[in-house]
Amino acid sequence: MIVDVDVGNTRVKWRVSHDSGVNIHGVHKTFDDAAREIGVQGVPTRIRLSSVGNASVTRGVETAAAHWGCIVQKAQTTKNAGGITCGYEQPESMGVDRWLALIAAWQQYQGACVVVDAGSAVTIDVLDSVGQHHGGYIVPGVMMMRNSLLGGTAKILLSEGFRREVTPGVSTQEAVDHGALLMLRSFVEAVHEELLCSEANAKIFVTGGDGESLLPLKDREAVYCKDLVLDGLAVVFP
Ligand SMILES: Nc1ncnc2c1ncn2[C@@H]1O[C@H](COP(=O)(O)OP(=O)(O)OP(=O)(O)O)[C@@H](O)[C@H]1O
Ligand SMILES: CC(C)(CO)[C@@H](O)C(=O)NCCC(=O)O
Ligand SMILES: [K+]
Repeated sequence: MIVDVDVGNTRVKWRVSHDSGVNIHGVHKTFDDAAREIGVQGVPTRIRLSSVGNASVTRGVETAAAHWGCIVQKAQTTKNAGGITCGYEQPESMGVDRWLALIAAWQQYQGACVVVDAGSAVTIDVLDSVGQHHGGYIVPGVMMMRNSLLGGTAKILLSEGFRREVTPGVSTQEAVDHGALLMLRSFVEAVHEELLCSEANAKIFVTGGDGESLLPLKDREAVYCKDLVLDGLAVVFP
């Protein structure tokens, strides 16, 4: 049994792959909660880890691994992997979740693409048709935009939950929620439009907790993949 773990800034996502081929998925607030649930599945032989969270989470993963007697394979962003080349001047400073999502997209489609990860932050990375990464963008995610408006104004009051619409808002709630979504959708469309100038077949891959909310996009298709980061782990640590 192999455990894949994606530690983000809000949540821990994991997948257990049993030798039988059965996969179990989970999402938890902390790795300790995840570990309890994973333990129910059995004892892992190895853990493949992507973490952009703080170091204490990685220590938690190592402690659990020691308890299970298994190894931890911690992914890192490098200059080259899985057929692609990182565009960062210092590859190790690019979030490994972005890198793994790119690797997984490239494994599916060896062609030009933009890869969107809509989590606490939203990232968009650009790959050309030979697998060269041209860099990317980091912007606040839906929740972060919402929370910054709540924190920085007196008269914006919001309740939980948001609707996936982009029409002009006729209440404060709608104005904020629809605005965040429209900004993100337009942003993805703009990055894709730019890539289309040089790469006519450029595709769009979308992943992350808010990924489905970004769809549909105007005048273009996008492929939603539930777990690009976890899929990338399986490519770099076969
Ligand atoms: N049950 C949930 N709990 C928290 N967030 C959720 C939930 N369901 C959907 N979301 C959405 O998922 C987003 C977080 O996405 P995700 O879990 O991919 O983030 P993350 O991996 O922690 O973020 P990052 O990788 O950017 O640090 C939130 O903005 C929220 O809108
Ligand atoms: C941008 C996030 C927060 C997205 O999860 C993560 O990839 C990260 O912490 N990256 C480090 C900074 C960078 O990628 O340039
Ligand atoms: K993420």
